Amino acid sequence: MTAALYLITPPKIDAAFEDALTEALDAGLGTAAEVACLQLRLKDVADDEVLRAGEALLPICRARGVAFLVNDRADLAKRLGADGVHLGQTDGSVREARGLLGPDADIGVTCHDSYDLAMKAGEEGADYVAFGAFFPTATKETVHRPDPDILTSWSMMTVLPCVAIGGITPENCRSLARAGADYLAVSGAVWNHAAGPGAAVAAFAAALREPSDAA
Ligand SMILES: Cc1ncc(COP(=O)(O)OP(=O)(O)O)c(N)n1
Ligand SMILES: Cc1nc(C(=O)O)sc1CCOP(=O)(O)O
Ligand SMILES: [Mg+2]
Repeated sequence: MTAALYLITPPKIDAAFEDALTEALDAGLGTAAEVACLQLRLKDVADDEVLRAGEALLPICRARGVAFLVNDRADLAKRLGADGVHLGQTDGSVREARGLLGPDADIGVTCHDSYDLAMKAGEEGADYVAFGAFFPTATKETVHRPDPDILTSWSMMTVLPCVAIGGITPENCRSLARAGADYLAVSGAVWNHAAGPGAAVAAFAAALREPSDAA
């Protein structure tokens, strides 16, 4: 059972977020909750705001070997020199994004609770598929509620990595990692944690640690 964290930025970002991000990424280093990726997800804001945030956050990720992806917009990912883009079902095609970002870009696709959408994304050349929302979340209105079994059947049938998303916390993450999630995409449980983002990532690490990892 191994699953890395895929952090998603909070809906609003201010200057203090740079320290919060640094704290979260550093807390994961060398633990069972290594942060593999950050997705810049700012909805309903001007492009300039996304670009400014990206310019501030990308170097923090780069310095730690953490992939930096932009939500929704392959064109902004390109302008930022990001590592990739996450596309929803109405955010454009993998083919277009690939054409813009090149063969090495990480392109992920939202597949809700649908194995068929995931197969289609894989055939189109996605680098990962995302299933969710597994649990209730205050971050976004969701309508799909997959069963964790979809992670198991997906990982048994394909080698394409799968991401689990939606209301994931240190308390509920183990079931998804056990079911086969390669990445756990998390926003609220890290940025809204009462003891701060570093403590949140440490709590994920404790939850994901195998009993045999204990010294
Ligand atoms: C890793 C990951 N999975 C799913 C989503 C949701 O994408 P989408 O359906 O396009 O919804 P918005 O996030 O754009 O509101 C995601 N962003 N990241
Ligand atoms: C952005 C997003 N997409 C989802 C989906 O189901 O496609 S759930 C979600 C919110 C993720 O944030 P949190 O960890 O706070 O629940
Ligand atoms: Mg989207």
